[in-house]
Amino acid sequence: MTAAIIEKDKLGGTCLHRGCVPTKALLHSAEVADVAREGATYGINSSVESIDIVAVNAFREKLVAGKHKGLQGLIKANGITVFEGEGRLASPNTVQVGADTIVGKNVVLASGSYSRSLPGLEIGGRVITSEHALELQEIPKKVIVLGGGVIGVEFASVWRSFGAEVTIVEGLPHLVPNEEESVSKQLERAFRKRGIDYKLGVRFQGVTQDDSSVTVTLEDGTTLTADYLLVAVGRGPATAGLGYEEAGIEMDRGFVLTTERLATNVPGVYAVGDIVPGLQLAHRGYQQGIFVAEEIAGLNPVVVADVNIPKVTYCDPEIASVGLTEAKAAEQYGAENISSYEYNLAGNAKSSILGTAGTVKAVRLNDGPVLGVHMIGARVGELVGEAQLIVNWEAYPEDVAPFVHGHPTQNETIGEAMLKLAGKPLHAI
Ligand SMILES: NC(=O)c1ccc[n+]([C@@H]2O[C@H](COP(=O)([O-])OP(=O)(O)OC[C@H]3O[C@@H](n4cnc5c(N)ncnc54)[C@H](O)[C@@H]3O)[C@@H](O)[C@H]2O)c1
Repeated sequence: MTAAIIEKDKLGGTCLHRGCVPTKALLHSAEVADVAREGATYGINSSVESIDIVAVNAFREKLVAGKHKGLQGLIKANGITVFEGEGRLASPNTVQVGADTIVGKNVVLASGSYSRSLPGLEIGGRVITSEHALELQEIPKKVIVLGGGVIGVEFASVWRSFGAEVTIVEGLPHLVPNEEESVSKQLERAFRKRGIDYKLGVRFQGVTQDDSSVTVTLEDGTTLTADYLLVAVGRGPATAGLGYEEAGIEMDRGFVLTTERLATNVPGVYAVGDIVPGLQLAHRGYQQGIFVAEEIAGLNPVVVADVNIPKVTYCDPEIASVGLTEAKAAEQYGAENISSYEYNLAGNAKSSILGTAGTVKAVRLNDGPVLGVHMIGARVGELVGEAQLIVNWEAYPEDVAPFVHGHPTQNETIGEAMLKLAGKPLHAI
């Protein structure tokens, strides 16, 4: 097929330029600071003299620039035409970009998302979003993070590693409230230990700011003062003013409604990524892109449900999960029909070497497949690959239990959970 991309900013979008990639670079700088600080534990005489935020930013920018160059090269080498400018859907099969009118047999809407705020909470000055937070030329001494979701805990983690005093305000009773409850509780304990403060179950009421500080009032009457307020209360679909409604596309609060096969109600028009209700994750967007390309090519691809898409939150300690939480599994199948096992990383040699606490919890349907895996601890994001194969292949613990895991690796913890759920506990009672 012949393909064209219309892009008003830079190829790679939020993930490459303002999201996943630069924030993970920042988190890696934070990890290096922590490793230097904890050197003595491993017999290394090291300490953190200072954090050079200019150099931290330079590392991140260079990394992003390299990936951007690679991506541009791939697009070119694969014969994809790029139109620079803001596209507008002029009719179901026509996109207008400045003076260019591009006609396609199919159009795929992939306009992404933006950091949203709350009514009455204006972004500007010392009230910032994740995009501004990435670009800060200083390390705040004190910062308030509004929202204890993914972005909130990742930035809280970075700033704490860089020496800031951090307070997270989360309206729901737990940090990362969409994760397994035991994972949220462990994160709260770990953050408390790291000196990250948080206020749970309390909502934001108002904010004032001057040249040097910002003061936040919460609904319980608490006031907090800091150098910056990071607003991390979710992302909204970037669909306004792009002609979607005018072209007759069915929308709901700015999101584009699609079938399970990502088709909109307008024939030939598909939507992928953050503008489609559900998980707002880059890798979900990639998978949806592949799906739609195959669908248009008539290859009848298999739908991947959101629940089977892995999630990784790169705070310290890291969180990774795929599939149903125990509560969701009980709701869906009845509590009496499911079993779970939580293996403590304290029993794993590699976890002890890495100096991490945490758990790997697996949930199964009795006499049935593994429904979910939920992990917290250093580098558990690297374990979610195996977990997602188990869940997506609907493997039974009995199928996985005989497979051998390299030793000593943290992967063994997944093996331990499978052995236990298969009724053959190894390093467990
Ligand atoms: N590592 C990753 O995969 C990654 C990293 C960054 C962002 N993202 C994605 O980007 C999207 C946006 O991230 P996010 O962290 O902004 O959203 P989120 O939905 O993960 O978290 C927002 C949090 O703000 C809380 N909140 C909302 N209104 C509030 C109020 N008035 N007072 C107090 N708390 C309030 C919510 O309860 C929620 O916990 C998410 O879908 C996330 O998955 C993913």
